[in-house]
Amino acid sequence: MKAHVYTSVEMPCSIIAIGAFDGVHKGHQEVIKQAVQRSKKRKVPSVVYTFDPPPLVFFQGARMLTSIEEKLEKIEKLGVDHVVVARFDHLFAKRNAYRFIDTLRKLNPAEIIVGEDFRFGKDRLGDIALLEKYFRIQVTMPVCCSNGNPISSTRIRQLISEGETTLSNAFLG
Ligand SMILES: Cc1cc2nc3c(=O)[nH]c(=O)nc-3n(C[C@H](O)[C@H](O)[C@H](O)COP(=O)(O)O)c2cc1C
Ligand SMILES: Nc1ncnc2c1ncn2[C@@H]1O[C@H](COP(=O)(O)OP(=O)(O)OP(=O)(O)O)[C@@H](O)[C@H]1O
Repeated sequence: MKAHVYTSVEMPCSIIAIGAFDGVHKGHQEVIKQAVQRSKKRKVPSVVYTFDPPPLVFFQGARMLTSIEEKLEKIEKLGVDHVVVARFDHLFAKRNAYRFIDTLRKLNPAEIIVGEDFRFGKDRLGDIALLEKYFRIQVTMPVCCSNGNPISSTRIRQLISEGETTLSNAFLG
C-alpha cells in the first residue's frame, strides 16, 4: 500500500522515525523497520519524518544518493503509513531544537525511533537527551559493515566516488 506523503501534518497518535535518510541504506532501513514494527505492535500509524534536500546536501553540497522520488519509493517498500517531507531551507534550518520539538508534538508520538548520533535544530544543538525530556525515545543500534564502522550515507558517497559500486550497492541494500 502507498504511504501518505505530506510537507507537514497533525495526528492524534504516531510512531515516528526521523532522519535525512539519503539513500535509505541498511542502517536507515533498520531505524524505519523498527518504527514499523512498533507501530504494528501498538496499533498506531507509523510516520517517517524526513527532509528534502538532506541537510548535508543543503549545507555542504554533498552528492545526493537518492532523489526524493526514489527515497519515498524505498521508504514505502518498508511498509510505512505516512511520510512527512519537510522542505529543508534557510528558514527551516534556523528553527531551534525547541521549535522542532513543538513540530513533533503535533504528531503526538507514542514513540520516536532514531539512531544514536541523531541531532536536530539550529546548529545541531538538539540531541537525544533533550528529546527524551519530551518523548519516549527508542535508539536503534548502529548497523555496521564488516570492518566494524557504521554504514553511513557519507561512506557510501565516498565509495561511489572511488568507483566501489559493488560495496556501495550492498550498503544501499
Ligand atoms: C529544525 C532543524 C534545524 C536544523 N538546523 C541545522 C543547522 O543549523 N546546522 C546543521 O548542520 N544541521 C541542521 N539541521 C540538520 C540536523 O543536523 C540533522 O541533519 C537532521 O536533524 C537529520 O538528522 P540525521 O542527519 O541524523 O538524519 C537541522 C535540523 C532540524 C530538524
Ligand atoms: N548505520 C546506522 N545504523 C543505525 N542507525 C543509523 C545508521 N546510520 C544512520 N542511522 C540513523 O538513521 C537516521 C538518519 O540518519 P542520517 O540520514 O543522518 O544517516 P547517515 O548515514 O549518518 O548520513 P550522513 O553520513 O549523510 O550524515 C538517524 O536517526 C541516524 O542516527
